[in-house]
Amino acid sequence: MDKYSILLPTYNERQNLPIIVWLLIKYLDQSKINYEIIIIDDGSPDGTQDVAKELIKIYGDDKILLRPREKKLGLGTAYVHGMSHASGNFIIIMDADLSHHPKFIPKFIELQKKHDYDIVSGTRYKGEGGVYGWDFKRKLISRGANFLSQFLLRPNASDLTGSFRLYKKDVLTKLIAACESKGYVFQMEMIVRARALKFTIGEVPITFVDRVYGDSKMGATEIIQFAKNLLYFFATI
Ligand SMILES: Nc1nc2c(ncn2[C@@H]2O[C@H](COP(=O)(O)OP(=O)(O)O[C@H]3O[C@H](CO)[C@@H](O)[C@H](O)[C@@H]3O)[C@@H](O)[C@H]2O)c(=O)[nH]1
Ligand SMILES: [Mg+2]
Repeated sequence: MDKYSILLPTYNERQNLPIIVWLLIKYLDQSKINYEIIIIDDGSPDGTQDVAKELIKIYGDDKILLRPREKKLGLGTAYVHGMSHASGNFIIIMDADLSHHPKFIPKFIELQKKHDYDIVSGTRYKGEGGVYGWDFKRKLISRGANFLSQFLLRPNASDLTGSFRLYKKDVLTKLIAACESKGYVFQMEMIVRARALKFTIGEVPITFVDRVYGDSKMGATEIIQFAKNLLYFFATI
């Protein structure tokens, strides 16, 4: 039977964690999906790990696993760390701040099964997909980053910087081995490497809703890193 390991990277998400976990359980149980939720917390000072421990007490350690690290080491490496503890043959990656709604997961799974895709990527930039709650500046950064990457790299996916995705585990293992970046730019590199390695990608339009609680961890450093990597991939892949 297929098993889906859901990786939830967290940094200061104490308010969002109980809600996202509750929603995941609700939608996945409803669809009779076999899953585990892996929380990868990077030593959040707000007590996210204490909340995770409470959730494990409530829902059980067969459903929720906490695989923490001592300090903030970046989003890309958090996925790698989480995956090393995953027992599923499929991996689902999503944000923990309620920007990614678990209701889309059954659609990802259905599409993957129908075409045996290696990857299913949520997209904000196709069909019914969209972004809600971002200010103009943030929309411009995301659109700009996507437009530039589409233009330079010609990937076979419409949302290069999004991070709501499903992977076959062996595919993700190969992609991780091929990827070099550590921060947010990891999302883009995965899709670029996927094309080079000839993995197939399906897309599900998603609505991305900006967080209500807490702050985004994306800063100028991440944006500069993205631009540098974009040019690097353009020149080398
Ligand atoms: N463990 C860990 N988790 C992290 C780290 N940095 C961020 N996270 C977690 O990663 C998720 C996304 O972080 P946000 O700070 O909420 O990102 P965002 O600004 O909303 O960015 C979103 O859009 C980007 C552009 O489309 C995406 O690249 C990004 O993945 C995310 O979907 C959240 O669950 C957050 O707690 C880190 O260093 N370590
Ligand atoms: Mg967010």
